[in-house]
Amino acid sequence: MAGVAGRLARRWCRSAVRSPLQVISFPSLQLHLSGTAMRASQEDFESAMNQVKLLKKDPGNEVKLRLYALYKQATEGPCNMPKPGVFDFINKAKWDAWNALGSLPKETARQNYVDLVSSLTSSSESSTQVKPGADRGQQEYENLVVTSEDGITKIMFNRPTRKNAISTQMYQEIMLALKAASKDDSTITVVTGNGDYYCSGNDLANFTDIPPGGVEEKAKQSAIMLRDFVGTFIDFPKPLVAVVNGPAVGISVTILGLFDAVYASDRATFHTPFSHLGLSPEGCASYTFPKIMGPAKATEMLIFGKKLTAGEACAQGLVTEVFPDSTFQKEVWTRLKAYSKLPPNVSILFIFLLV
Ligand SMILES: CCC/C=C/C(=O)SCCNC(=O)CCNC(=O)[C@H](O)C(C)(C)COP(=O)([O-])OP(=O)([O-])OC[C@H]1O[C@@H](n2cnc3c(N)ncnc32)[C@H](O)[C@@H]1OP(=O)([O-])[O-]
Repeated sequence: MAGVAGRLARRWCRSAVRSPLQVISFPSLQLHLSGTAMRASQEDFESAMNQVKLLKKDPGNEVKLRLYALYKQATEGPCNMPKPGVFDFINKAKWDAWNALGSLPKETARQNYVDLVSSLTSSSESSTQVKPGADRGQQEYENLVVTSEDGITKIMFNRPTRKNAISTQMYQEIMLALKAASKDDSTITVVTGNGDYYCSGNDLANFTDIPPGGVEEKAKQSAIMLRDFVGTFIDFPKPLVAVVNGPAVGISVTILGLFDAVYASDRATFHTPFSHLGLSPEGCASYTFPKIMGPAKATEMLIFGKKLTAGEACAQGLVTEVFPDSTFQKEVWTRLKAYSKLPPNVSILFIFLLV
């Protein structure tokens, strides 16, 4: 992981390594320890803050953010900070967590903080009995809607409030959905997005969600996940079609080079801001894009981050056809339904004829 995101992640991680809980025990936490006297549960609150520092096991960033938010709410009341920008990953995550508490009263926040710490202490005491992570329901996805009809399996990204950004869990779900689609009765598999975006690429929170093993462990895990994710597209055995209903960013664009057809609304744009983020292009794009559009155009997109309109992407061969947004869904699905009726095993016939 390099560049801005990498540096931020490294910073976040370094502090976490020094003291696993430093990330949430921001300086303000220590400063407030001896702050204004609070009533009845102030002692419990302070004791809980001390227990947090003594926890042996890192409770993970989600819990740390919750602790941070409850601490801020308990000591300062509702979120009173200006919202950080989208690329200020760490402060944005902290702001989101605090702001999500709305007008929760200070006393309740204090109590919730104490309860949360108490649950962490008891769970760390019985930490040898970790539940096996087998509670994922079959064919149930939190971030996708998967349907199958008329010979078409549709995999729809379903995080519209995040512009369908791909979280770590969503990467896993997409792989599972593709593997299931590869074996079902459908002829064609379609990937599309719910809402106004097709997909805003890698969820920026993935960059800051550092596991206990630190940034090196994170890099290792990400590389394995990315290899498996891209491999699932490379090995997909049926015609794979992208129905790009709106703007596409990052990995959702690069991976298009591995699709068999790409239909786009005229509202769609195609943006790979890797250099801006200090990342390198993934999804085989450094191989597929020069083949699709020639090296010069690929350079403009992948290295200089030029955002293409749907028309430009079509002219450069990345997109098969562009449709007016008002008729996009109707036209594309009519066409796909017709294609799905083609004999799926036609290639076998060709092989016989050629032999
Ligand atoms: C390892 C694999 C390597 C992969 C590399 C890549 O894919 S590189 C490419 C990586 N991707 C990028 O660099 C894209 C970063 N995102 C953007 O540049 C802009 O959000 C936008 C242009 C997509 C939409 O602008 P807009 O003004 O129309 O809308 P808005 O900004 O108000 O967004 C609405 C809400 O969605 C949220 N959200 C959106 N995207 C993401 C995301 N990826 N993640 C998380 N959250 C995201 C956003 O924070 C906001 O939440 P809030 O505040 O309501 O809680």
